[in-house]
Amino acid sequence: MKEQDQTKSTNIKWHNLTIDREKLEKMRGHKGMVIWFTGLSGSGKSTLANALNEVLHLDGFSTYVLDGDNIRHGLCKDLGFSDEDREENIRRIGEVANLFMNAGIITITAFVSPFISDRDKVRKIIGSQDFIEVYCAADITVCENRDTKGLYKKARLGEIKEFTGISSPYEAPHNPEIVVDTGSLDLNDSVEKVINYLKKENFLKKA
Ligand SMILES: Nc1ncnc2c1ncn2[C@@H]1O[C@H](COP(=O)(O)OS(=O)(=O)O)[C@@H](OP(=O)(O)O)[C@H]1O
Ligand SMILES: Nc1ncnc2c1ncn2[C@@H]1O[C@H](COP(=O)(O)OP(=O)(O)O)[C@@H](O)[C@H]1O
Repeated sequence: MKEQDQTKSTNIKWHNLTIDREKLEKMRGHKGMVIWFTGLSGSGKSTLANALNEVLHLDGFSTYVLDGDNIRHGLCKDLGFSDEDREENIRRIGEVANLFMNAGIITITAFVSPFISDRDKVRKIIGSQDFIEVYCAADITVCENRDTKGLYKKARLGEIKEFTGISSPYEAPHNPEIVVDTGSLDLNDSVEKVINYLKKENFLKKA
């Protein structure tokens, strides 16, 4: 299936655009990048992504959030939660995030993205220098106690199959750029931790 897909692109030629990433970043006054949140369902990815987005937006940065539940309503509505479908989901998001970054946008993503190999593939697409992996490190007990959408309860009852952390694996990152202990830190401190990293590493330098 994969090989066939690759063969389909053989007669396609890349077009270089005159309004390129460099020009778009100059217009926006800052670098494009991808801030990739990963973690269990309920670990705080969406909440933190949204709060970070607000702070950066109010500070004049061009930002956009790609969020798991939303993307699965459209671009990835044909995909389920088997390992293969999750791999394809993350591959598509990685490509979309790359396009947003090339438009000079600070692209914030919030996907469970449970597999190290899939996240590493996205890191390759984006380029390690522009890819900031943020591990929302709330453990399963905290997430299950929160159960914000009632999904853990359903998963325990066997009503949802292949649920991350219960009946499908989650592989925590070995060496993420940022670990946020979203199980014990409050939201403001979590946002601050991410912002401090971005500032320290010069990602938020305005041109
Ligand atoms: N089986 C199973 N496992 C995990 N999550 C499930 C499942 N079924 C539905 N949901 C809901 O879908 C959201 C996860 O979608 P993602 O696209 O982020 O998943 S993945 O990255 O492809 O693994 C996830 O969103 P978050 O709770 O925000 O993480 C859930 O609300
Ligand atoms: N430090 C924190 N960062 C993010 N969310 C937090 C934090 N502390 C508590 N929460 C709460 O945890 C829940 C996380 O839900 P959500 O953001 O939907 O997680 P996810 O997107 O990973 O499924 C929210 O109810 C949020 O208010």
